[in-house]
Amino acid sequence: MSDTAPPTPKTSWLGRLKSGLGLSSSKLSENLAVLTKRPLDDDMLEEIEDALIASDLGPAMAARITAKLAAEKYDRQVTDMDIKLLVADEVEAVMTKVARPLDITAFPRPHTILVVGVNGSGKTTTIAKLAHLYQEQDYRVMLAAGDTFRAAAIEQLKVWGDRLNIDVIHKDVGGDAASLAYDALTQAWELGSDVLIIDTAGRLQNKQGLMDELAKIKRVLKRRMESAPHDVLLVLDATTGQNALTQIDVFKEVAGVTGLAMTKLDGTARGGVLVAAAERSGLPVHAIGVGEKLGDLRPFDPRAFAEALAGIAPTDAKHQPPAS
Ligand SMILES: Nc1nc2c(ncn2[C@@H]2O[C@H](COP(=O)(O)OP(=O)(O)OP(=O)(O)O)[C@@H](O)[C@H]2O)c(=O)[nH]1
Repeated sequence: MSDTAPPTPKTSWLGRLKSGLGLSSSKLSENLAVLTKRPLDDDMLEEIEDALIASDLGPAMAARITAKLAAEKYDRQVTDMDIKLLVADEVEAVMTKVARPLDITAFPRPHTILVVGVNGSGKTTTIAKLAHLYQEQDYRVMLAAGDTFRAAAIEQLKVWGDRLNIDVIHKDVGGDAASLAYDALTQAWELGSDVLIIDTAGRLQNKQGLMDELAKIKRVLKRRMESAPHDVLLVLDATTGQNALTQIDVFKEVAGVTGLAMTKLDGTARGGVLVAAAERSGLPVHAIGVGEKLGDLRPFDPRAFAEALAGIAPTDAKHQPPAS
């Protein structure tokens, strides 16, 4: 991520989403293109189901789409577009249930968001993008560099804080993450911040250590403010494909995740994994990342995502995401 240029106008959001998910939609197109052009029969249904599974959409969704196709088109000619339209509708139906922007409007404030995820998943970048989004909405934002294990993680957040002109509460490497979180919440409260976003370490190698640390952070935050943390946001990297599903299971257990953000949907053909992740976990999807720039994170819009993933043209301008 490299700039702090003003956000790209909202009119181009659909275009960026489409080009971001281009790799995923071309993979689906390729998988479907090999299907024989003949009336729909059992063999072809099986091939279609395999093609959908190969697109990371998950077995449950693949089975549902094929069942619908069988009900509507058995013995009749089907085109790639018939299947893509069904994929888009089915993806939209699943994702509508889970699409929910983070609601930071409630009191008491500061609304405290604990951000968790494995190293490299895009946590720091997502924190900067969220901070920028809230700044645009005139919220006062504070950040806390809670990955106290790695100097680079602290530095990276400080760099973002400087660029965005946002206070970043930090300690030296090796400092206690829970006491940092407590200090940050105290300062955010005293300074009248609306939102506090806390970064955390993502060392999955030491699951017990990670669990203890995250539990302690949550405990001390509660001591300062009973309702905090208000959200525990898990950041997932779409390029890890099905591994993202395992990460959800682990972080649900160690951190009590309340919602998901998925990054790097622009750099992978595995965008379908967000659908499998949402369907399997039932967790709300708060945002997706389709690039490294500050404006490349938006509240999740199910129809726009479904169309971009299926590789069909947006049907209607009203499918722009809410400006919220
Ligand atoms: N293409 C693309 N790159 C992204 C996106 N989100 C983050 N990145 C990049 O992914 C890399 C890792 O992101 P970070 O934000 O540093 O990830 P992190 O989880 O904080 O990683 P650590 O600092 O190692 O803990 C960086 O080079 C980011 O610019 C995205 O949506 N799309």
